[in-house]
Amino acid sequence: MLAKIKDILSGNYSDGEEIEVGGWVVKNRSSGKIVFTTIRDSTGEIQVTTKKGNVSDDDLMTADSLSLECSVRLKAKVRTDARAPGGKELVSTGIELVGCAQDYPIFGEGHNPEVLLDLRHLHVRSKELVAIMKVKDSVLNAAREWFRNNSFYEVTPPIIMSSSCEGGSTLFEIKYFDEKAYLSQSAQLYLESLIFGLENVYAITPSFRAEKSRTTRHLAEYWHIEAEMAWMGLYEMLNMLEDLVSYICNKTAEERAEEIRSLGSDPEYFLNLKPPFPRITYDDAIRILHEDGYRIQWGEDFGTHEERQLSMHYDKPLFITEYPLAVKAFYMKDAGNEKVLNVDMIGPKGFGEIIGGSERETDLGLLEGRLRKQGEDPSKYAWYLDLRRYGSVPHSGFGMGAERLVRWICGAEHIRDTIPYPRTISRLYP
Ligand SMILES: NC(=O)C[C@H]([NH3+])C(=O)NS(=O)(=O)OC[C@H]1O[C@@H](n2cnc3c(N)ncnc32)[C@H](O)[C@@H]1O
Ligand SMILES: [Mg+2]
Repeated sequence: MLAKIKDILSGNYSDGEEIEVGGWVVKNRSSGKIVFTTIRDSTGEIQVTTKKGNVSDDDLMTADSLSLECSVRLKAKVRTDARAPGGKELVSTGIELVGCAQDYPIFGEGHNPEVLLDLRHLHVRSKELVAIMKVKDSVLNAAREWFRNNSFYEVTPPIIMSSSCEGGSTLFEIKYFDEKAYLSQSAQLYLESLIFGLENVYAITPSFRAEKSRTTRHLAEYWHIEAEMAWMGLYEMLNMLEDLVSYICNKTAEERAEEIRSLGSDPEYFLNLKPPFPRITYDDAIRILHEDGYRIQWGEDFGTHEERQLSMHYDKPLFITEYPLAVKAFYMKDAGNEKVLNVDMIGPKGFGEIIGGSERETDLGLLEGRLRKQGEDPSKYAWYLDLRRYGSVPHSGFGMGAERLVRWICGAEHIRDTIPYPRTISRLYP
């Protein structure tokens, strides 16, 4: 059984104890009779010293020949040494080159981002992307934990759709046998159908948006944490969202403080994030933007700049509610005064929209009218409209972009670094 580097650094092995470790070479420096190698595994890095006399001449030659990203398996004795990174080093007693890595193409700093994206299949093993993926692992686990602790059922809605949920402009069309179909923009409409049996449901699925915009927060394929709750109104959902987001942030910061700090973000902030979050209406937001010198007209949706400006007024995620009906999706409940009962949750410091949600329109006539007004054919939504015909109940739901949340927690510049293989308008390979 291979010892993990984190366990060695944590003192789980006593000095002089011989262990076996597998890992990859981070750096190698040789002076002929002694070789200093830093290796990593998925849990950390440690220095290995290979000395003439401690190992066979062949093994000393092997150690001397190691280069970046060679995979090795070694026997070694643990040694406490305050000068070694992490306070421990391994004194090698035998070393095997498992996989060479001749001329590994990613070395040093300052690589062109597009080159790193072309080499994404190798770059995913980098310290930065590994740290972000560990944070994402904790985010997804914490989300599932919260849902399970709060009596939600995880469900598996379809990804192949016969109609849009978020408008036709961002649909990916696919050939489905002899028919036209689309990749899911959101599982919402199917989650709504599932609340009549399970009441509270959630799904974590890939959503697809044919976004033509090149921004730091849009992907063409992203992971979508969505939930739907029977009997719940919008403002009760805000209370629930505060609890969910705080839980995810607290648990992730607890588990991944080291990774979050290594990325330049502040784990303490996320460890201490607690409700309540600030809440303003769309009308309040327009007023704030006008006071800040923005000339946005009532009725316009908020873009990146407006969201950034609004978020600068708060140090917690900001709920903005009751947007104009005309700029929002057909399924959002009419609030009167040309507004809908929706919410966007905006991350602080310009991280933008992280959650979109609403109470759902349950009036059949209104819903059909909204579909028509948005150029949709209600007959393609006949199944969805049946949900309003048979035992309808007030209900609300939301969608949270997992990558948007991870980008905020990690302080990542570009959303593409929060997913192993980003898909955007200009990136399909590898
Ligand atoms: N169940 C629901 O009520 C969800 C609803 N049907 C929906 O899809 N809303 S949303 O379009 O605002 O998208 C929801 C979230 O999905 C994220 N999102 C939305 N679009 C993207 C893109 N292109 N890339 C990355 N993340 C994206 C972002 O965090 C949004 O707040
Ligand atoms: Mg949205």
